[in-house]
Amino acid sequence: MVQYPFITSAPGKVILFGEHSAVYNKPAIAAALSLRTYLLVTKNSDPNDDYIYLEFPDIKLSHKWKMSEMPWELTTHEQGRPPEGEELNAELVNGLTTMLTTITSPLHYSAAYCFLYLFLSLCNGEIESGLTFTVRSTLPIGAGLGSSASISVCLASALAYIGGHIKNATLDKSSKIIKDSDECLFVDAWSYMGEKCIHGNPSGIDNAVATHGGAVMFQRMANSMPSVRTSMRNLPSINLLLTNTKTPRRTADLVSNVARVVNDFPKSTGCILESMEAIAREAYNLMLRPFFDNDSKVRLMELIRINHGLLVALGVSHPNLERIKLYCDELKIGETKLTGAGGGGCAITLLNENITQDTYDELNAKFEQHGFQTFKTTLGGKGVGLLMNPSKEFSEYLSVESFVNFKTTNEIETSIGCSSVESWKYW
Ligand SMILES: Nc1ncnc2c1ncn2[C@@H]1O[C@H](COP(=O)(O)OP(=O)(O)OP(=O)(O)O)[C@@H](O)[C@H]1O
Ligand SMILES: C[C@@](O)(CCO)CC(=O)[O-]
Ligand SMILES: [Mg+2]
Repeated sequence: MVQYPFITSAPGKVILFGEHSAVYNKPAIAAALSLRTYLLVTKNSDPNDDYIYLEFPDIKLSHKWKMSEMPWELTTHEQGRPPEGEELNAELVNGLTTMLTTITSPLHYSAAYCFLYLFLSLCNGEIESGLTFTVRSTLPIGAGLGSSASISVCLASALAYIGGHIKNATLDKSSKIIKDSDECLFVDAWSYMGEKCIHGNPSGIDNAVATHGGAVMFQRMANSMPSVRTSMRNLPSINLLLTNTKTPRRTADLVSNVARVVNDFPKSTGCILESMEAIAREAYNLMLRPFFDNDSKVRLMELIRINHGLLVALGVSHPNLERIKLYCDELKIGETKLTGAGGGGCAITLLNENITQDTYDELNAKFEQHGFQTFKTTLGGKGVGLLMNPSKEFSEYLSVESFVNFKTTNEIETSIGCSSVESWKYW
């Protein structure tokens, strides 16, 4: 019996090498961020309430559907893990269109579609109605830091839990071990389906990192073979500056633009994708060297520069991303590349040693002129987690109202006690 309320949480990610080429079955390297998404699931006390509710205030979406009007007949409800590479269930996709007709903004549509697809796939008509799903995130949305994957993982884990497909999470932070649990593999596979709803043709790297946490080398395989995910432990402590252009874009659009270029220029772009593969492999070897010395760092910086150039060639940069790169180059701050799908969103800069405070101030002044925002975050955080029965101190904040009304991202985390290690459990 599921006890309400509960919260699931999953991290964003930063791709260090291999975005876009990952979609073409090339290896890529990514790490979980300390910025996270939180999904609160509450149940209202009215037993006759026939609705389920979505409250996604970060994107200003508030919606409800009647449970009794959902196309339950389109799902089998003996759903295990979907086989690798499986496409979305075409009948369900079609059946959901009528439930989404009143949602016209693409931002809202993809989030609601992801929710409904996972809800109907993982729960059945017998589950309690009157549930509200409220999402808040400390991640910038549509900025290349995996916000879509983190909501997909939050939804897949919560719905798999409600649907009885995964059991209660039990491991605490220190005992979360290296081996993948069945629960995590289940959540990884279904959040991939959620990512498909949001952006069509994901490689699976973002949801893999959001589920398992840490840092990985990831490669999707051809012909529906399972993707390969190698955990990278003992990452060298590299000093990254993360800058958000705040230029909005959708991963779905960028991935489909690259698909067009790859289709129109197969030979020329084939070489670009192969170079990206070589870069990811060389970076992997450098980062896992037992002694990551200055020479290794210099080589890694060059790989960052080359990788960015190749992404520019695929057409996924943006004048604002180039501005960040230009300022960092002029001030000799370090090497910069876009991260995630590009077209706006964020850039990462691997910083040189010994940069003076004056130089940082100068850089920040330039960034401010354009409204760019820099982030301090750590790499390699925890994957998907569950918070139930929080201590009294925090439980008063587990209501839809307080979740919706949190003003700052800091307020979200301090109010629900997410830094209180004992409260969170991991699968
Ligand atoms: N906090 C949130 N609340 C509701 N929906 C969200 C939230 N965060 C992300 N989304 C959904 O994810 C979509 C953004 O996903 P998109 O893949 O375009 O960007 P991203 O995941 O932030 O960047 P990238 O894929 O490059 O890492 C939004 O349009 C919305 O549908
Ligand atoms: C652009 C892309 O490579 C990364 C988006 O974070 C798409 C994907 O791998 O799913
Ligand atoms: Mg995304």
